[in-house]
Amino acid sequence: MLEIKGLKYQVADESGESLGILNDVSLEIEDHKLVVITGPNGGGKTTLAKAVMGLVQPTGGSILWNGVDITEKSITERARMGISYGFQQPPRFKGLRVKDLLCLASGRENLATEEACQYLTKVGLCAHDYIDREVDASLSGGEVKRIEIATILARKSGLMIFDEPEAGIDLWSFAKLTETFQAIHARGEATLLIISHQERIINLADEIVMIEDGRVAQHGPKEEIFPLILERTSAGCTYLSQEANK
Ligand SMILES: Nc1ncnc2c1ncn2[C@@H]1O[C@H](COP(=O)(O)OP(=O)(O)OP(=O)(O)O)[C@@H](O)[C@H]1O
Repeated sequence: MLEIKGLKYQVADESGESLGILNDVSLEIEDHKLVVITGPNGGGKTTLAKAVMGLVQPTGGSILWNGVDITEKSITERARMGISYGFQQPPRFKGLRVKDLLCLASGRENLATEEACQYLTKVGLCAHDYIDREVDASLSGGEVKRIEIATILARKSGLMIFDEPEAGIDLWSFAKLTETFQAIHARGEATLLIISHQERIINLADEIVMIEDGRVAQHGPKEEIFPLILERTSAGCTYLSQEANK
C-alpha cells in the first residue's frame, strides 16, 4: 500500500517568497489498484510522482510504501523496494543498446533475448528492429518513451509510476500500451499509478485522483470522479458527454 501523508513541497520563487507546489497532499493507494492522476497543467502531478520515486525531496509530510517510511530513502533504495518511475520525457543513454537497458532493468545480465523482445512487443515496438539499437538521439521521442516503458515492465516492480505514457505515442502503439496496462492490472501484478490526460487511460482506472494547485481536488472511484471531470471540461461538448455515459 502507498500512503502519502500531508506531503508538502515548497520552493522559493524569484522574489524569495515561498511557493507551494504540493500543499498538504494526502492519499492512500491500495495494492494492485490502477489509479490515474489527472488535472490541469502545472497542478503538481509530476512533482508528486517524483516525490514518491525520490527524485524530489518534499519539504514536509511523509511517504510510506508497504508500511515503511521511505521519505528519506534514496532513489536506489526505493527502486530496490519495488518502485519504478517512467519520466514524462525519458533520458537517452548513448552507448547503451536497448537490450542492455532491458538487462539492467530486469537485474539479469543474461536476460534471454526472447524475454527482452516480449517487453518491446508489449509497448508496440517491433523487437527485431529495436533490440540492438542504441538508445541515443537517433531514436524518436515516442520510441524512447516506449523503450523506457518496456524497461519498467522488465523491472517487474510492485509500484509502477508512468508519467503521461501517451505522450508522443502513435495510435497503434497506444492501443497496445493500454492493453498492456489492462493485462498487468488484471493479473494483479502491480499497483499502477498513471499520470494522464487521456480519456482511454482514465477509463482504465479503478480510481481517479485529480490534482489541482498542489492539492487533491478529487479522489474516488472512476464512476464517481470521471463524470465530475467531464462536467468541468466538456462544457457542452457532445463527444465528451457521450463518452461519460458509456
Ligand atoms: N523546483 C521548482 N521551482 C519552481 N517551480 C517549480 C519547481 N518544480 C515544479 N515547479 C512548478 O510547479 C508546478 C507544478 O509542476 P508539475 O510539473 O508537478 O505539474 P504537472 O501537474 O505535472 O503539469 P503538466 O500537466 O503540465 O505536466 C508548475 O507550475 C511548475 O512550474
